[in-house]
Amino acid sequence: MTEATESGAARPAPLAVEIRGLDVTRGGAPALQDVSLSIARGSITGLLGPSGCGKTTLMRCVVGTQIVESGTVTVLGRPAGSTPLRSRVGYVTQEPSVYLDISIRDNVRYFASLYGRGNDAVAETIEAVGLSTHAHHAAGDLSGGQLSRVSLACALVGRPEVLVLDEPTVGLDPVLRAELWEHFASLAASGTTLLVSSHVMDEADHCESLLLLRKGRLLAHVPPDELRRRTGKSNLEEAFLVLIRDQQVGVQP
Ligand SMILES: Nc1ncnc2c1ncn2[C@@H]1O[C@H](COP(=O)(O)OP(=O)(O)OP(=O)(O)O)[C@@H](O)[C@H]1O
Repeated sequence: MTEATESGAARPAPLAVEIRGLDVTRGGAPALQDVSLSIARGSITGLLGPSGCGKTTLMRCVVGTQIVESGTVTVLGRPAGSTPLRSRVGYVTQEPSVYLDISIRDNVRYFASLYGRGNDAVAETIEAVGLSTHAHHAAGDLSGGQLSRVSLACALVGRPEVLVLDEPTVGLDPVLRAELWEHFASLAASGTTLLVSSHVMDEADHCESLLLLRKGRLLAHVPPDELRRRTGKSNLEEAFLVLIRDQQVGVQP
């Protein structure tokens, strides 16, 4: 969707994601309840909360693969999951989805071809996920952490405008994690919007803002420093616990 400027020219909507009054039921129980939030373009937003709190469900709503009970989910000005968004929104699930019988390079090449990207993009992306020296290895011979990175590369190579990542750094060593976060920061600086879930708080400082979920409800949408200020805790894990205790109501940053 576009909005008209004073001169009448169209310009892109400034929000990457806008969610209003979202309710989702899974397995007969509420998985998300009355969630409303907005995410600016070119930002990194962390999605945090205990196991089962609804992080993956919220990401599925943004990607458009989740049946929604009520509410609206708008991505880049269009209803989540609509056809024009397919090449503009990338999603990396917790389960790596790659072809095990072909090489890393061929996996990434395949996805690059779907998005009209060339060999330069393939090589750059494999480099970005730290797998250049393994590029010719069959995906089936890789470790779990390496496989996750191939999956990530397959999503990155399409250069989506919105990138939704479900726990992308699980099982990675600290050096690789730091490198990946640097890469995410450079993607955000070039205008990509990232929504990244984690159930560990030590990665939250890489994010400009945090969505803190608990039992399907959004407890807060705040920058890390605001969370510290609000709770009086410098450690983000402790700050989240204070927030849970106080059950403060979510406020937009
Ligand atoms: N396939 C499913 N069928 C039924 N209920 C489901 C299904 N997947 C998730 N749920 C339920 O939906 C709720 C939210 O789950 P979700 O996977 O979104 O949590 P999460 O925060 O991503 O958890 P984790 O950190 O463990 O991945 C949970 O109560 C879960 O039991």
